[in-house]
Amino acid sequence: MSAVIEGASADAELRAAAERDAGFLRRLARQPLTVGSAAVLFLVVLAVVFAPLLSPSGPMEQDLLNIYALPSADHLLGTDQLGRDILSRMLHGGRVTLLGVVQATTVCTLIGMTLGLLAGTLQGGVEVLVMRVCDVLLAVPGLVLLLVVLAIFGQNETAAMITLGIIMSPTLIRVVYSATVAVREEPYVAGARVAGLNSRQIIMRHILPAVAGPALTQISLVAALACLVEAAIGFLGLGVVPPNPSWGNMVTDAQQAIVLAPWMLVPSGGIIAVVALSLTLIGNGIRDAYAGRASGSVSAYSWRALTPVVEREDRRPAPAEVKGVELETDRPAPVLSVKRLSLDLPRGRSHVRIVDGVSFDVGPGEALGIVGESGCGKSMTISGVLRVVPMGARVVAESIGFRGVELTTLGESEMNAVRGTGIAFISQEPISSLNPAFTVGHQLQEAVRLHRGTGRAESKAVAHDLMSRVRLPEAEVVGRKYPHELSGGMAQRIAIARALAGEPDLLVADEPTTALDVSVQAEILDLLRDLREQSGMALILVTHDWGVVAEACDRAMVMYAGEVVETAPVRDLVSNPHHPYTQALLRSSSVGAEPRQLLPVISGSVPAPGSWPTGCRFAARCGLVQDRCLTAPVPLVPTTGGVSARCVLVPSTLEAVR
Ligand SMILES: Nc1ncnc2c1ncn2[C@@H]1O[C@H](COP(=O)(O)OP(=O)(O)OP(=O)(O)O)[C@@H](O)[C@H]1O
Repeated sequence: MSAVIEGASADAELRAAAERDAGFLRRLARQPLTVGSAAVLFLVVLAVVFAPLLSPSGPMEQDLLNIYALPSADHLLGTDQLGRDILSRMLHGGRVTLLGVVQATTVCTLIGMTLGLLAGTLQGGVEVLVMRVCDVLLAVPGLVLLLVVLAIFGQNETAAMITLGIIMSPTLIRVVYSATVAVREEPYVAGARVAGLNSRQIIMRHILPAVAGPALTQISLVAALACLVEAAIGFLGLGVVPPNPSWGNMVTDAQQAIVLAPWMLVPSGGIIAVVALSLTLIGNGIRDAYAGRASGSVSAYSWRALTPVVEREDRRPAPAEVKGVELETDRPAPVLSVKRLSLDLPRGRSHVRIVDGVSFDVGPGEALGIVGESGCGKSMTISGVLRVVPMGARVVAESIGFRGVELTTLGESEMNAVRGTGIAFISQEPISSLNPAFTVGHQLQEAVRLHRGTGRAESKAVAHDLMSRVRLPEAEVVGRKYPHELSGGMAQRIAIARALAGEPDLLVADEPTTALDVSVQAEILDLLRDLREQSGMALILVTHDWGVVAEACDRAMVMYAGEVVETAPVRDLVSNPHHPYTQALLRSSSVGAEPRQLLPVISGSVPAPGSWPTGCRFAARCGLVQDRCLTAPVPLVPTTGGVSARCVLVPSTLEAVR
C-alpha cells in the first residue's frame, strides 16, 4: 500500500520536476543575450571540431612570400610572420584550448558537485573534512602550482588543465555545499525523509534540482576562467610547443609582431574574448532563469526593475458610490489617505488582482487596525502603500496621499525617503529583520545616522535614548548583543527603536505580536500606545487578533477577499458589527467570550484571488445570503458615526443599491 502511495507521490514529483525544468528552459530561451551567446559558442565549437574540413590550408603550411598579410579572399584573417593562414591556425589551435577548457571544467565539476553534495547532506565529519580541504586548496597559490605541474610533466597541457580543475573546485564545492545546506533544512526534505525516500532519492529529487542553478552558473564561470588560463599558459610558452598552434601561443606571435602587424592580435585575442564572454553571459543567464527572471538584459538587475508599476487611476465614481464611499467627514486632515488602491500580481502571462479598490484614512496620532482572515490582502494593502511588493506587481490607485504628498507620483528615490522617515515598518519576525552579522547597537546607530545625518557619538547617544524609550534597560549591554542573543520581545523592541530612528509620522506594524507570548505581547502593545501618545505618531496595525485591535486601536478596517467590508471605530465595531463577516469573525474570536466557551468557526474559506464571485464575496459563507447578494458587486457605504459597511442588509447600503 505504501508503495502505491510512494509511487503516486513520485509521479507527482516527477511531473513537478519536469514542469520546473520546462519553466527554467523557457525562461532561458526568452533571454536574447543567453541564446545569442550559446549560439556563438556552438558555432565556435562546431568550427573547431571540424577544423580539418573547414581550414583553407594546413595550420603549419608556410608561405614566406606572403607574411603579415592583411585579410583577403585567400586568407580571410590574414597571415602571420611565416605566412601561415591565421584562420587555419585559429581553427586548429582552438582544439587545444577548448579541450583544455573541457578537461578543467569536467574535473572541477566532478570534484565540486560530489564533495559539495556529500558535505551538505552527510554533515558531521565529512562536512568538516571537506571544508578543511577547501580551505587548504584556497590557500594554495594556483599559478605557482600550475607552473610546478608544467615543469614536472614537461609542458603537458592535460596535466595543467586537470590541476586547474582541482584548483578551481573549492569555490564550486562551497556553492554546492551552501545550496545543499539551505535546502536540506526545508520542511519538504524532512517530509520526503519521513515518506521513506532514501538519501540517494532525496538528493536526486529534491537537492539536485535546488543546487543545479547556482552550480551551473559557477561551472560556466569556471569554463570562462579555464579558457583565459589556457590562453595565458600558451602565451607564456608553457603549453603546446610551437609551431603547433594554440590560441595562447597565437597571442604570443601577435604580441611579438605588434608593431609590424597589429592586426594579428585581433583574431587571436578576439576569439578568446568572445568564448570567455559567451560563457560568462550563459552563466548569468542561467542564474537569472533559475531565479525566475525571464530577461537576461541588464535592466533585470537594476533597482529600477524592482520598482513596481504604479499607476494613478483617474475615474468617475460609479452611481452607487456617489452616495458616499468617502469614509469619514469630520476628522482632521489625515496623515495617510488611500483612495481606491488595487494591487495585481503576475500570474503566468497576465495579472491577478489581490487587493481591490481599498480606501482608508489614518489621522494624526490615530491607530487603525486592519483585520481579516489569512489571505484577505491585509499585508498586500500595506505593501502597495509602501511600494515594497513582489517582482512584477502592479499598483493602481486613485490617490495615496501622505502628509499632503501624492505618493503615486513619486519616483523610487523619493519613495525611499518616505519609507523609514515618513512611514516606518515593523514586521512579525523582528529577529529576521535584523542582520545577524552586526550587533543590534551597531544597527540602531546606523539607522540613526542614515535618517538624522548625525555623527558617531551623537548617533550612539540617540540610539541609547531610543532603547530607553522602548524600555530596554542597560542600553550599552544590549547594544553589544547580536540579534540571536535577544529574546523575541527584546528583538521587537529593537525593531521598534530602529523604526523610531527616522521619527516617522506613521508606524506600520504587520502582526507585531503574533510571534510573542501573551505577557510580552501585552507589554509591546502597551509600549506602542505610549509611544503614540508621546509623539503623536499614527499607527497601522495588521492583525488577525481582535484582542490586539481592542487593546491598541481606535478604528478598525475589516478586509475580506481583497476588499474592505467594514470600517468603524473599534468600540462600535466590537459592540455593534454590521457586516455578517465582521459578526462571524468576532463570534469566532476569544474577545468577550466566556471562559470554557466553545468558539464557533466560520465554515468554508476565503475565495482565492482570481476566483472572486461577481456579487458579495462573502455570500458563499454567509448565513443571511439573499438572491440580490449574488448578482452585482456591493458598494461600501457609510451609515452613521464613521461606520461604513458593504452589505445589502445594512439599510443605507440597501438604499444605495436600489
Ligand atoms: N509573493 C506573493 N506571490 C503571489 N501571491 C502572493 C504573494 N504574497 C501574497 N500573495 C497572495 O495574496 C493574497 C493576499 O495575501 P496577504 O499576505 O496580503 O494576506 P493577509 O490578509 O495579510 O494574510 P496573512 O495574515 O496570512 O498574512 C493571498 O492570496 C496570497 O496567497
